[in-house]
Amino acid sequence: MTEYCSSVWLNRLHVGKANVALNQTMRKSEPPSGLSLPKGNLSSIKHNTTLDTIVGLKKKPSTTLLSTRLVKPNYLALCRPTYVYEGYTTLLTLCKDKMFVASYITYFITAIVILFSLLLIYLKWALTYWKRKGVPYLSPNLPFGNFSNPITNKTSIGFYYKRFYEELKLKRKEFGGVYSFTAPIFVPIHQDIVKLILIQEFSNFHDRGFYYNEKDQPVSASLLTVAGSRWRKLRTKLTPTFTSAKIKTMFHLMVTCAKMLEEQIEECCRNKTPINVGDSVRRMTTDVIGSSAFGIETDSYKDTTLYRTLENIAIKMTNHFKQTFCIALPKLARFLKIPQMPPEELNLILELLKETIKFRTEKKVIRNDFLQLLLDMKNNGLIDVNEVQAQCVLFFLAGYETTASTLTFALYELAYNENVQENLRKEVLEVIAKYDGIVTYEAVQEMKYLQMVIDETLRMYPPIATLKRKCTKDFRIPNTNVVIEKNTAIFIPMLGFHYDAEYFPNPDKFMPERFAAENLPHTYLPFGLGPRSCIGDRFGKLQVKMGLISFIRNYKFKLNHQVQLPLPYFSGFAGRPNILLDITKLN
Ligand code: HEM
Repeated sequence: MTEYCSSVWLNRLHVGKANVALNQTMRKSEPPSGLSLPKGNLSSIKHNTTLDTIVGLKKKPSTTLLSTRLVKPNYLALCRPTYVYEGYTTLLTLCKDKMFVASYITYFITAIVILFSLLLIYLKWALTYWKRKGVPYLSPNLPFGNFSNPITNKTSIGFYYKRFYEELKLKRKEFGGVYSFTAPIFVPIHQDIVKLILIQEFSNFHDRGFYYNEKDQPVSASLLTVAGSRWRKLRTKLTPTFTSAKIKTMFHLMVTCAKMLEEQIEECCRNKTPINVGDSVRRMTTDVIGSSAFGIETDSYKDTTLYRTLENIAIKMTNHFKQTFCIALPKLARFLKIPQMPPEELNLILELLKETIKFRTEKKVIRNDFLQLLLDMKNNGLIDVNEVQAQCVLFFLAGYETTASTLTFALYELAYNENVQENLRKEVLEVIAKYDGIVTYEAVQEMKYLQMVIDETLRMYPPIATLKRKCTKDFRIPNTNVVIEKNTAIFIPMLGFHYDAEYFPNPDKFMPERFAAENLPHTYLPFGLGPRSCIGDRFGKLQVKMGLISFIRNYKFKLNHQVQLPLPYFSGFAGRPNILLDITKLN
């Protein structure tokens, strides 16, 4: 009994009203042997007297919290009358609750400390992956690995990999390892290893490891994102829609869109206002996509509905943190139902497509565009209506920002390098003159310098500045003991290669002449390489050419004084510098 009652907690219990009841009880009942009651009138016991004092128990010095719980039955034995029981029960319950909470807080804090320490040990161990594999690596930091905080640091991914490339190349490495958080990423530095991954050993690296969420957003499972045999089948089905012959049949759509751009340039010229290049060319790109992939004729310089929708999707998809999170933890992202594209805007596009498809089917309308090629495939049982929609959305996803960005940076370089602008204009006017002043498909193919200007723009400003692959089968790098393990992410540092003076002397200078040779080097990767390279490269380049011709054939342009130099360049969706051009009409 003494032992049970001697808890520190119990000792601090204040009797309060209950001491009166105890007073009566004690008189009626004999204390159990070994207990001595305090002498004198028990009613004289003051309020706030501790329980120990009342019952005259001795405190035992070493007590535990747990012992307090056992107090209740013993006291019950002592204080049989119910009113005493109730009084003490309240006190004891109070005591128990406090103790319960306190003990839990202690357990909780201890558990957190232990878990945190274990997590830290695990994370540090995870960051030794490349060391354990014998792969040269760049030292990472917790928690972001070799990257900075994606919320506060907006450095584009292409620039990170350019830096990794330069650091590893300086150490004379052919490949190296970095980390995104704790996920290891393999970075090839030597062009032979790039070729191995993208071409020769493609079967081990056919996946990109892009995030998509098919369950909640079926159209996100597209040619860009799916892998394996599913990708192979889709690619085989879609390849015929991107041949030169098919693109030629869509050329007239581009001519119409280029005319609308020219009207916009003319208006700026008339009003003597600078033209906002990024905005203008994105409107043109919207019209091309609307016309060829969604099957509708739009003029985004007058009606901005489609333009705003596509812009909203593009901007929302640039969320740096979301991208990093979804790529690093795709399973969790899917579990959290994070969509690949903003659902509201996507639904607008899907509704638009449904209406167009319904209209064409019901009215038996046939139009020379990409949508028609897909509808023909659907009518031949090759794809279903959902796949038709998915490919139209893909056209926008892969072709909108890439084309607009290329056109924007090409115009910037032409404005900055007046001699290049002059050379290009000379070629364009000469070739058009040969074709009776008409910009035909054949005329555009003849413009070699135009092609070189685009090649050089894509070297310096590739819209997609890293190529991504995921290893799908363990692969040993020839002549080494290094095995790239299944599921390892691979990032090919395109920008690193494009700015390497070994491959492109004087890399910071815009020199279209460097692409005069017919064959492009393997270190030039703006459209990727191998079976998974860009399927829409011809279409994209043709569109950029048409945009440039619209500017160059009738107008001279230079950078407006408001343009801040050096130009901030971020690759990918973030590559949106504010470029204003002053336009003058040619005589
Ligand atoms: C100048 C414009 C363009 C550039 C620079 C560009 C660049 C790229 C790059 C770098 C890739 C990844 C290649 C790889 O991983 O090896 C890619 C893939 C792709 N691009 Fe383009 N692209 C452009 C325009 C277009 C257009 C207009 C379309 C129209 C549909 C398009 C459709 C695609 C598709 C579907 C893929 C995925 C191919 C696959 O995984 O099989 N691209 N593009």
